[in-house]
Amino acid sequence: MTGLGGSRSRVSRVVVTPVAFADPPLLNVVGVHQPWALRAVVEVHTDDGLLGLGETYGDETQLGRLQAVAARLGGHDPYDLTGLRRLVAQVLAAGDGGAGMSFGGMLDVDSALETVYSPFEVACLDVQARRAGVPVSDLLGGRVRDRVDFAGYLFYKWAAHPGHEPDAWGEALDADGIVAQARRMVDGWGFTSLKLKGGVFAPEVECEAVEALRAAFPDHPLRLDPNGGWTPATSVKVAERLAGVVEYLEDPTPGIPGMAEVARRTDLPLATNMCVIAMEHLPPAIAADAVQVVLSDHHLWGGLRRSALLAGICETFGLGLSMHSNSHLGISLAAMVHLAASSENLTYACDTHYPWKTQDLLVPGVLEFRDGAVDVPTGPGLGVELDRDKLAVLHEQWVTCGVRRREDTVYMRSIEPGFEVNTSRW
Ligand SMILES: O=C([O-])C(=O)C[C@H](O)[C@@H](O)C(=O)[O-]
Ligand SMILES: [Mg+2]
Repeated sequence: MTGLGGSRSRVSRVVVTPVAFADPPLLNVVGVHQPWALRAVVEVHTDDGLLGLGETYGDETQLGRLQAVAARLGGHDPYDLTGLRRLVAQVLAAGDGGAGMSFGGMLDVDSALETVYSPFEVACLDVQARRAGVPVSDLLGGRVRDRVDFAGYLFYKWAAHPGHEPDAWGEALDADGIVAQARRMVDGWGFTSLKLKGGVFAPEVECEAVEALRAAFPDHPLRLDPNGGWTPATSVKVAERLAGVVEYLEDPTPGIPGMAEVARRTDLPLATNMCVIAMEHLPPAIAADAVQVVLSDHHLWGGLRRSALLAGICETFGLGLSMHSNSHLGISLAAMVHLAASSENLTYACDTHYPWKTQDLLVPGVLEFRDGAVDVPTGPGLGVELDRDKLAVLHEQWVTCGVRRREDTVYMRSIEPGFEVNTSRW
């Protein structure tokens, strides 16, 4: 590719750095978050002195695949994203085959292609945008909003990981605890929407917590997400109870057929980041009218451009669009903000785990939450810079923490040996 000044830009060096950051004991349908969340930071350097950043899951299988791709990227044209995707497919095929994997039992992908391609695509888009002196959102078609709304993401949680000091959030194991947590989220970050992670207690108990939230925050749109914790029949009962209280129910029951059965029996929109997480899931889900809102996620859907494609498909088929989040750091947040800024039909506030972390690896000053929203960076690229000292701290934590993959169920069973995964339990 001929760039500014007629020179060709080439990838000169790629660095993949595994990092770990402290994560509170957040409860979910498969168990509890471990004390450390893992991420991988991808740096794509070019021979004309640019640096592009990407961030993704840091489980060891994913890490090995990222490193295998990184080793082959030297000399690649950062504008050649088609070639990049082909290269990732080749590396995966020549390595361990690139079969799917489970991220902590919460998310299962059928193929590694999209998850491995994604951080390299984001880093190359960061390079392209820096070279052009424009924000990444311009490469995605231009921003349609200057600020991106996020939802406060509430979790049932313990006061502390066993053997650790209590975190600043305290315990939340009932409706009062959830309302207090929501108050802290709203006061601290200004969120104007709230999402409760369910699938931890019986549905009636979680409905009471949602109703307590409604009483405490009469104007906040609310959502409940039990990650497939209920049967279709229970999901219908919850939908009847929470009609007019929540804006949607997220993955009440597992699988497209189960979601379709629920959707036939309620007018409440059903959202998903579990049964539609790849392009090939869209035709059967749309044919069965199984979901009304898709949660996009550039880490899972193959980067920012394929997520923009997903937004177009949602628009075409009249589906709502929201955004999913796992535990993440600031590079991911920046990418999410640029994507959200350029997605015209993003009809709901995006999810984010960001308030749950106490450490990051960016030079501060951008991506600050005000009134529950983040200003879209207007500087070149993603608009964020790595703080090398902070990166070194998070990498050292990865070296010493001993966690190498997300295992919510294994960790939970080390504390409560009889724990059973709650999927379809109620
Ligand atoms: O369904 C969702 O929204 C998620 O998968 C978000 C996160 O995985 C969340 O449930 C978690 O980390 O426990
Ligand atoms: Mg969900």
